[in-house]
Amino acid sequence: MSTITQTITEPLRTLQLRSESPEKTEKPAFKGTKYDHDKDAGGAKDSEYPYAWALPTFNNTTYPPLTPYEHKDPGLEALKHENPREFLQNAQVSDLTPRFGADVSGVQLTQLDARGRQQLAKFVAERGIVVFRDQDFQDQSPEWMLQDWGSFFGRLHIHPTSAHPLNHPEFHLVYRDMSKTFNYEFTDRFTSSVWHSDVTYEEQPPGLTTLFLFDSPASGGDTAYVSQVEAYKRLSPSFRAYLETLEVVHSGVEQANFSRAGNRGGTVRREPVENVHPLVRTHPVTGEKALFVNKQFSRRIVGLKQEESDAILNLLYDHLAKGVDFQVRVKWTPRAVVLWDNRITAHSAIVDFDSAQDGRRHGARITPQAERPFLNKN
Ligand SMILES: O=C(O)CCC(=O)C(=O)O
Ligand SMILES: [Fe+2]
Repeated sequence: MSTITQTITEPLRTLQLRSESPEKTEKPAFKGTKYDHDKDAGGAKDSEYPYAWALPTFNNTTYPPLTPYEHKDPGLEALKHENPREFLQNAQVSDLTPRFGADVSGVQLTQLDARGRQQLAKFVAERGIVVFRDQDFQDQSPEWMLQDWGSFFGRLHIHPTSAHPLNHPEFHLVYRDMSKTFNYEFTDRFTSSVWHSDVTYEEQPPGLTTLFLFDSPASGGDTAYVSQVEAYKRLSPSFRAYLETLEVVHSGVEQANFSRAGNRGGTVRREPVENVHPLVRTHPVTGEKALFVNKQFSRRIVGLKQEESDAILNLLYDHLAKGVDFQVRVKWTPRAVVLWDNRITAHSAIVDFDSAQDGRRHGARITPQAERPFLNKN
C-alpha cells in the first residue's frame, strides 16, 4: 500500500460501518469452507459484514528489531520439477502483456499442495504479478491465511506502522470508507500514485506477496504494477553496467515520523531502520536482474555527491512511473487474489474512487520476507 499516504484521524474502534449501497454489484455465492468470523470479530464485530474480523485496529504492542533469517525460496524447488507449470494444467491463463503479468482462472490457491505452491512461487517470479480470479481464499480463517499460506513462502513481516485485524498483526490492511477514519491522503498532491515496492528498508524485504480485497467499489481502486526487470532491460548496456556498481540507502524513518506525527494510527511498533541494498538485484529463482529503487523508501546512492544521487534516482523513478509499456493495471473483481514478487515488481494504489459514493475498499496483504538483496554481476 502506499504507506506514506494514509492517515488515521480517530481510533478504528469507533469506526461506523457504511451500509451497502444499493447499486453495488452482486458477489458470487461463496462455495468454500465457511469460517466462523463472528468468533474472531472482537471489538470490530459487525454482524452485517462477514469480514469484520479483518477490520483495522491499532494497539500499543511494540516489537524488537528484526533479526536475520535464512530464506529458502520455495520457487527454487520448482526448478527441479519436470513440468513446473503442472499446477496450471486445468487453468485458463492469459498474459496481461507479453512479458509482464498474468491473469489466471480455474485454479484454487487454497487447494495447492507444497509442490503446487513451489511452482506458483516460480511462476509469479517469472510473470512479476499474477491475478487469480474467483478464489475461496477470502473465506479461510486468518490462521490458515497466515500460518498455512503465508508462512510457506517466508517469515511473515509485521508492518511497523499500519493497521491490522484485532488479533493478527501479520496482516497489513488497506482500508478506506466514507467515515474518513482511515484514508488515503493526497490532498496536497495532484495524484494518489506512489510507485513503490513494499518495506524495502528492511534488511530482507518481502518476496512473494499476496493481496486480496474483502470489499471494493464496483469500479475504481485498481492497482498498478511495473516490471523492474523490463525497466532494467530498457537501459543502455553501459548505463546498466554503471548502475550495477551502485548501492542505495533505503529508509523507514519518514514513514515512522509520519505515523509519530499523529497520522495513521500514530503507531510505531518497531523502531525504523535503514539498510543498504544493491541498485540492481538478481532474482534467486529466475536469475533475472531488476532495478531495485523506489521513490517511497530509497534515499541516497552510496558514495555519490547529492546532486549525482538525486539525478540518477529521479531519472529511474521517472522511468518506472512513465513506462506504460512495462506496466499493467489490475482491475479487481470479487474474490480475486493478486500475487506479486516484490523483489522485481513495484506497484501503486489508484485512489480514483470516493467511498461516500462508490463504497468501501477493504483488503489485506500477507507479506513474507525473502533473502537479503544481492547482485550476480555476470
Ligand atoms: O491498495 C492497493 O491497491 C495497493 C496497496 C499496497 O500498496 C500494498 O498492499 O502494498
Ligand atoms: Fe504497497
